[in-house]
Amino acid sequence: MANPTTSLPLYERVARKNTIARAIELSILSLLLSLLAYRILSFQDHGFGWLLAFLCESWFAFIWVLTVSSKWNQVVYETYPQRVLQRKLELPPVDMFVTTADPVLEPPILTVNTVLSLLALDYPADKLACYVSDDGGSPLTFYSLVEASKFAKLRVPFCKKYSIPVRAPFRYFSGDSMSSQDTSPQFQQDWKKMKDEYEQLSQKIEDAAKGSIPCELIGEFADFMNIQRRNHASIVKVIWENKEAGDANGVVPHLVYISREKRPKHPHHFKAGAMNILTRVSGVMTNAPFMLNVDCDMYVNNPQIVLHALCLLLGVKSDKDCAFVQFPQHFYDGLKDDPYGSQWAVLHEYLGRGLAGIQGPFYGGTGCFHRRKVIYGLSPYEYDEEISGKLSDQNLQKTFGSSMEFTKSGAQILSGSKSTSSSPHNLLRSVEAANQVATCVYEYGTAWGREMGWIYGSTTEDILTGLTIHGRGWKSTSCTPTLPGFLGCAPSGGPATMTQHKRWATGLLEILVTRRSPLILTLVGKLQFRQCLAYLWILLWGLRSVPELCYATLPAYCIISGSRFLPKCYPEAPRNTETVFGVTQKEKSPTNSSDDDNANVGMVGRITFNESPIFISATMVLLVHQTGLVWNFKVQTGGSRWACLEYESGALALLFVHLSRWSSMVQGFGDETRTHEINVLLREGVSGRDSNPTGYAGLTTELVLNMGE
Ligand SMILES: O=c1ccn([C@@H]2O[C@H](COP(=O)(O)OP(=O)(O)O[C@H]3O[C@H](CO)[C@@H](O)[C@H](O)[C@H]3O)[C@@H](O)[C@H]2O)c(=O)[nH]1
Ligand SMILES: [Mn+2]
Repeated sequence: MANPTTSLPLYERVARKNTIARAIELSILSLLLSLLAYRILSFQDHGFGWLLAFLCESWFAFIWVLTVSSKWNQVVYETYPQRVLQRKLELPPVDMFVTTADPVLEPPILTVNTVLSLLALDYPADKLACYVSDDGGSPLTFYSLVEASKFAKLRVPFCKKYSIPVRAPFRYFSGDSMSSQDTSPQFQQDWKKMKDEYEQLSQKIEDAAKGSIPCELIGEFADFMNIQRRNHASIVKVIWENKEAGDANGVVPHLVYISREKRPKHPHHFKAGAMNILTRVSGVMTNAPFMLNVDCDMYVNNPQIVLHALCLLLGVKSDKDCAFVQFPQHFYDGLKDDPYGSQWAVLHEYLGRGLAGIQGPFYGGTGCFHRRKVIYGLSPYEYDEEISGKLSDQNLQKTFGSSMEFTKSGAQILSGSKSTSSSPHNLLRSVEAANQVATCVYEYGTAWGREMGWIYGSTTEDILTGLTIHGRGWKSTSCTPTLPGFLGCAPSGGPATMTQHKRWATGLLEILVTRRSPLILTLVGKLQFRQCLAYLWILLWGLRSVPELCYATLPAYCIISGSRFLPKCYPEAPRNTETVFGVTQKEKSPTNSSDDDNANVGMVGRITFNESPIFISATMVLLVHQTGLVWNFKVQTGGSRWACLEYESGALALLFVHLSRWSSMVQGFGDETRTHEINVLLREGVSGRDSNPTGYAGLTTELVLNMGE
């Protein structure tokens, strides 16, 4: 009789009820459409402002259609990791990749923590191998990893023995980790030792960064002598090779360092290039059928992630339903209220689940498990004969490149056969082959970056690679365990956010105009129509700024030109209060006492910015608005609109504050290294009806700006 626990499903696909959300979304859509219809019907009475408003609103309606379609079917996957273990199947090996590019912008201690969290996963250590790609070619990064591997031999057994919940030491020791766990004297002693050891490790890395350690570029470091970051031969170092089979507590997975060859005349394709080298080097060394990749700043937060991912990768009826498993990107230490929107909370909550209900989530570049055969360009509809056609030596060399070791490992993956060489592997023996596949000429004349691996041609290689996979007809799944799988670090200032957004905006646009545009892949490939709409939603993200900027300038334009772009909803000058929205008297009027004042002042947020031209457009809109307000003020003070005056004089004061601040800022224009800060305080007060003859504005809002450097 079958064991009932082994026949339980590894995951469940749960559709979420969203009837109310759908009703609201459709009502918004119908309001947008009726606004457009109204504009068309009343065109002849209006001028340019009306036309511009119509164009912008048509765009907004189009984007809304994309949004509604993308969110329509909400799905989540529940995964049951314990059932994978109950099935007692032979667990598959997993290769884990970490990319780092710059030892200054990405301090090695971060990379070290990410690597340590990977080495200590709840998964048989002899099935794991960790590969770090260093595009900085930095001896400091290499040194840090060598030291980290020594520390890992203490850390990994400690984590497994006590089932430590947080496996990245910097997070573990920053919290109240001792008291929340075991209270036994043995644990406390081990904990203290571990903390000491971690502090020593951090200290060593810090000293090395200052150049004060004996890191003389001899022995293992000799390869780093006289190298230039953008001009050096490939360096592949097996930092730690695990020779033990099984998952005894002391076993630590392999750790390999790779700095690919870089030459000034050869394009290196940024992260996509690095990922392809990681794929090949791991191919000649351990050749696992599944690959996990993370950015250097994304540590593992849930030690069971591999089991969670396997629930989907092994649990689906057919491989084509799950080309990759994407964990959503969550971040640690985010700013309060997320002023730059870099936590993507809404995106995960709605769009992520919606995508899961179509062809699957986008590939997000980090926190993702791929099937190696999908990365090798296989399509889900290929028959065995077609695959065996691909396996001829000639074809393999044309696509995989000239390394014999690598084409052999590639053929193994394509044909789905198990590795013939019994583990443990001999990594050192593969170093030569690894160096060969890490050169910059290796890819010439092959399918890398086009049909295979991470796809070149966009700085958002993640979306492009995922799109190519979906375009072949594969589906993907998202994995959202209650304890988030990974936590990363999001930019915490305006300038860094802008750099990131600029890269995304251009990268996404690049995809739209290539031959891999979603429209083309829907017509000639196997991209589903609604998945195509979802891709358009994200690829058009940067372009949205144009209509949004236009729309934001419209009110000021209309004031200055004496026209209007919104239907009138109140009489020209209020003659009686009947048709006016009467604001209800608030409970309590502010008094002059300072206590009460404080009660009404709330910190709205802190915004940081610098003199980069990227901030000009928004600043311009602000200034145009204020000019418009002053204009209006001038025109209207002739009349008797006292209620408006109250508001406008506030705005005028604001304008002066701004002008003086901006002008002092502009003096240092071009100096992008200075970061300024605005503290926006919102002070709300209530103006009594007596002083407000029109009943026009019951609420005065005042912005207090504080700027400093
Ligand atoms: O030439 C390069 C450039 C970058 N990287 C690595 O790529 C990763 C992402 O770079 P980062 O500067 O942190 O970019 P983010 O905007 O934070 O990354 C998001 O956006 C990228 C696409 O633009 C995706 O690749 C990432 O996975 C996704 O987290 C980091 O590990 C880098 O070390 C390289 O390895 N080589
Ligand atoms: Mn990042």
